[in-house]
Amino acid sequence: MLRIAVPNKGSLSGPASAMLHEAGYQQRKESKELVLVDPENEVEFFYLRPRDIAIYVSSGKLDIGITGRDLLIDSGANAEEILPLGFARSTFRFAAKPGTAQGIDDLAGRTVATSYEGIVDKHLADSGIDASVIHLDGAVETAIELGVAQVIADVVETGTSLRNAGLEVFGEPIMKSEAVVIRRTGADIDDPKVQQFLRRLQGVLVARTYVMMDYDCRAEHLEQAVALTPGLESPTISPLHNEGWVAVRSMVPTKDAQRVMDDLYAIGARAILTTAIHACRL
Ligand SMILES: Nc1ncnc2c1ncn2[C@@H]1O[C@H](COP(=O)(O)OP(=O)(O)OP(=O)(O)O)[C@@H](O)[C@H]1O
Ligand SMILES: O=P(O)(O)OC[C@H]1O[C@H](OP(=O)(O)OP(=O)(O)O)[C@H](O)[C@@H]1O
Ligand SMILES: [Mg+2]
Repeated sequence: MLRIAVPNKGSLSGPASAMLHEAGYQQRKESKELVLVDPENEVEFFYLRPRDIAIYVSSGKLDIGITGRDLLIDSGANAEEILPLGFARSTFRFAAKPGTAQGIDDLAGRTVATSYEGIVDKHLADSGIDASVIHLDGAVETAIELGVAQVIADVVETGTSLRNAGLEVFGEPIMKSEAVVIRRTGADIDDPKVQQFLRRLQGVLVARTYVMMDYDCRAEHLEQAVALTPGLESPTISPLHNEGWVAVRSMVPTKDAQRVMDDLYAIGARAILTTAIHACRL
């Protein structure tokens, strides 16, 4: 059985379980369940704190985990990213009261509050800055108001939490993060069970990113049309009963679909349809 760590709480938990469910795996029915065996797919899911997942995977007791890139790096664990998953996207930034800091050099001699000491310590060391770092478990935005630190380093998505606390970001982003699949560094990625798991998740990613587009066009416009819808490998072209017309089928990035439909219409294509892809193996 493949043993997989899944976040049990927080921003990563819901989307991770939703993706696994979309990939055909059973998922727990209630948030108190800590382990779930999916015998049909020969997988065992362990619902763990997001912060602990890299540690478990690096120990080799679990084969694979889903966590945040920032949490992986912060942990310093002997684990590595093998597939980015496109959700729980965030940046990791310094923030302070407006006008109190412009760049990393302003941190010298100051105190930085964070839940991600590993990332901050390394970033300060790499930048040659001597600052104190204080660890807080969460809600670090409040640390400045309460005088525990002059600067915070935290996850920023919409920026709402910072605005609400009267803070603003400064300096370059320390890192960009998203949910990722991890394994122990150097672990066997050729294991067929691991490969099958990754293919399933890749299938979900593709299904989320592309739509299937079908349309009819005159044979003389085919090259122009195909240039607009090159697909992943090559579009499927079928003859129509009407002489001089062909039907085209191709995958198109969802974000481009409306523009591509307009452009196809403009060159004379008709009966342009898009349909959702529910699953795929490329
Ligand atoms: N508002 C957000 N939007 C997107 N991703 C986020 C957001 N907050 C956190 N994340 C991402 O989720 C992961 C951390 O999740 P979360 O903050 O829920 O866990 P935690 O802080 O370790 O746990 P907890 O806060 O429950 O103690 C990180 O990868 C982080 O980048
Ligand atoms: O830019 P925003 O969209 O406001 O998102 C960022 C906030 O989300 C996370 O907090 P979380 O909800 O995990 O609480 P925590 O601080 O207790 O970890 C993070 O620590 C920020 O506070
Ligand atoms: Mg949090």
